[in-house]
Amino acid sequence: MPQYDTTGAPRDGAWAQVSAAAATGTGTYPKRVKVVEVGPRDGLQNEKNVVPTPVKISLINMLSETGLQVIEATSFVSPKWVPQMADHTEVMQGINKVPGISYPVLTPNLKGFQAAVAAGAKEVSIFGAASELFTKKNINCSIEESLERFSEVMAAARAASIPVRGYVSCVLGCPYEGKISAAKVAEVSKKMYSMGCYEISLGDTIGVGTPGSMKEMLTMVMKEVPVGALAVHCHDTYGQALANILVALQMGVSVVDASVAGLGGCPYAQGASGNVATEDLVYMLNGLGIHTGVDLQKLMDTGTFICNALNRRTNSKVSQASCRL
Ligand SMILES: CC(C)(COP(=O)([O-])OP(=O)([O-])OC[C@H]1O[C@@H](n2cnc3c(N)ncnc32)[C@H](O)[C@@H]1OP(=O)([O-])[O-])[C@@H](O)C(=O)NCCC(=O)NCCSC(=O)C[C@@](C)(O)CC(=O)[O-]
Repeated sequence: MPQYDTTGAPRDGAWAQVSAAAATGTGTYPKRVKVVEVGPRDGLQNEKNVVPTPVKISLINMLSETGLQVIEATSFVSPKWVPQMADHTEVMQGINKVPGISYPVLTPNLKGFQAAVAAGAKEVSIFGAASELFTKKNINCSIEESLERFSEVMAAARAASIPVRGYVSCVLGCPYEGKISAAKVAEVSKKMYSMGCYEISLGDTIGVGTPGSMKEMLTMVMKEVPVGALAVHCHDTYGQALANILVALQMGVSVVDASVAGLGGCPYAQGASGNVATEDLVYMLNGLGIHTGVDLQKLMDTGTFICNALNRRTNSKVSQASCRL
């Protein structure tokens, strides 16, 4: 008989053991993990065909029923750069904003911030990188210039009492520069945290990291930013995302980004596949006895909805397996 059921929860004795370790807070893993769903933004931004706005709105509304606390909704970037996100205002105004759920949006500069606030955003994210070349390709400036732009956004956000999350991309490798030093990641992370970002999400943009490089990078970053303010954002290009996330959890990280059905990629990192599938992440966390508050079945149903709408097979192994069982 298999030891695990289809929710990922260990049975009987195994459950008691794992949850006791997690519940005391003295075990290897955090007691709770906040899952940040990035599917509607990161998952869809790279789609070739324009996804109809009502589909995006339905996706977010379904995600809002799963127990997720944070759903990244869209981005207020230039429509010339990312046409797929051009309907940001309609999306923000069309979704049911459920009390207690945060719907952050990406804002690369003051123009984006102002448009986001006008559309009703109550939380934003700025996005930088630890690679000069990626920064140039993605937001058309140097790292130093990006930090100047971000400080304008931070000042406006502070005045409007809007919390700001910060992304640092290419933390384990860059599509243009190759290996990125952990010291550089720590330096950029520290600057964005010092600016006032409440959380720094460390992005393995092209999914090249391994548990070894994740550990090395986090060790360095944790010298500059408290672990309680760190999140990991792992693309699964090389199939390493869950292993890398496990290492991050063991090091005390308790916020993990994920994309329903494993959708996504970055338009300025060719070949990068989607984020870790939220279904697979929740299954693993269930198995560890770590609380997320997310209903796996509702999540899988949402994955089925968006995959049908995109005429695509899910990248979630858990969803694939549960269809076969
Ligand atoms: C940052 C810019 C705008 C600079 O782009 P630029 O061309 O240098 O900007 P500019 O200031 O020279 O302005 C050029 C035009 O864009 C307009 N513009 C200027 N700003 C905005 C704005 N906010 N919204 C709408 N329009 C804007 C501006 O008004 C002007 O319009 P025009 O006069 O030509 O008609 C551009 O490079 C851009 O939009 N980049 C976004 C790229 C992007 O979204 N990439 C994907 C997200 S990052 C990611 O995926 C990584 C992450 C976060 O997921 C984590 C990970 O995986 O590592």
